[in-house]
Amino acid sequence: MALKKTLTIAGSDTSGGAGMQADLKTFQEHGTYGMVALTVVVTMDPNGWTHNVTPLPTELLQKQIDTALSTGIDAVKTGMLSTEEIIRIAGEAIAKSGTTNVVIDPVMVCKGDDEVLNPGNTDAMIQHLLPLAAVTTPNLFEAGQLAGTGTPKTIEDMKVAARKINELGAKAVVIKGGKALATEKATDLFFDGTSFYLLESEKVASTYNHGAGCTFAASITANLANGLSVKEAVIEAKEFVSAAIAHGWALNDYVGPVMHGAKSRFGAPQVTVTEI
Ligand SMILES: Nc1ncnc2c1ncn2[C@@H]1O[C@H](COP(=O)(O)OP(=O)(O)O)[C@@H](O)[C@H]1O
Ligand SMILES: Cc1ncc(COP(=O)(O)O)c(C=O)c1O
Ligand SMILES: [Mg+2]
Repeated sequence: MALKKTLTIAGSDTSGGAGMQADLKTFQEHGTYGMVALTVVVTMDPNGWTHNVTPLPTELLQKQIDTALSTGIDAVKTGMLSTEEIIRIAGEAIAKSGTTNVVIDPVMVCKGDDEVLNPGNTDAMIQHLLPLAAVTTPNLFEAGQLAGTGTPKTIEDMKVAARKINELGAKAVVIKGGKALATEKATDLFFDGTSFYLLESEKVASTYNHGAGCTFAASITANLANGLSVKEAVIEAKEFVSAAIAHGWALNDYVGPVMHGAKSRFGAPQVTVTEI
């Protein structure tokens, strides 16, 4: 039986909760066949868990992309890209892939680490990636950087940022309010270019949400490959990640990854969708 083929162009989170590890686990849970073009390797200092990002040679990235694209892919996602050159190469790969099922997760920081990877990356993402996106999934900080508005603090701010990001070329935008937004629920704003929707689930009081953003974007990617509409793909992804966060766990003293397989094992929390 042939499976839908999903490719992630992303970094390796050696601790296994985020990055391409999250993407592959999530692709598998959605019944798609996952492939990886690896951009960087993230390692952690065992004493204190400070992140260290090591890019791979770009010729090696290009060879991986050529390998994956030669199979014909049904959807592609980007994650941590880390340099302007890698962002450009990812953009060229997506344009060449022939698929319009493109999810851009504009990763700029790792949770728990406040270093923005490289400020020039924002402009490179705007130039090379947003115009190709069927959906982009910034968190509040990333949305503020892309839109040039500063970090949104209210739903109204999020609407302004989402419209700007749509004008930059992304057909649909999900801004993840997550835990950071001062709302009772975990609230994301979805803009399809015409209408705005709030996606809400119970806010989980745990800090074990490492990899939530990657898992959310990878779910959307697999759902698009499986033929769902963008709106259906985003709603299922919200259910999938809500379950994963509800069952997050402590890997060690420093990090709590989400449980990528939670939805199929335990079911998903209720997600409400409201047009606003
Ligand atoms: N504590 C939480 N409880 C429930 N949902 C959450 C929580 N934290 C994040 N989410 C949800 O997880 C998804 C990923 O968001 P977030 O963790 O903010 O992204 P990122 O990891 O990119 O910063 C979003 O749908 C967000 O609303
Ligand atoms: C390789 C890699 N990609 C992406 C991320 C972003 O993870 P999140 O899903 O928590 O936003 C991280 C964070 O550690 C990472 O190491
Ligand atoms: Mg993220």
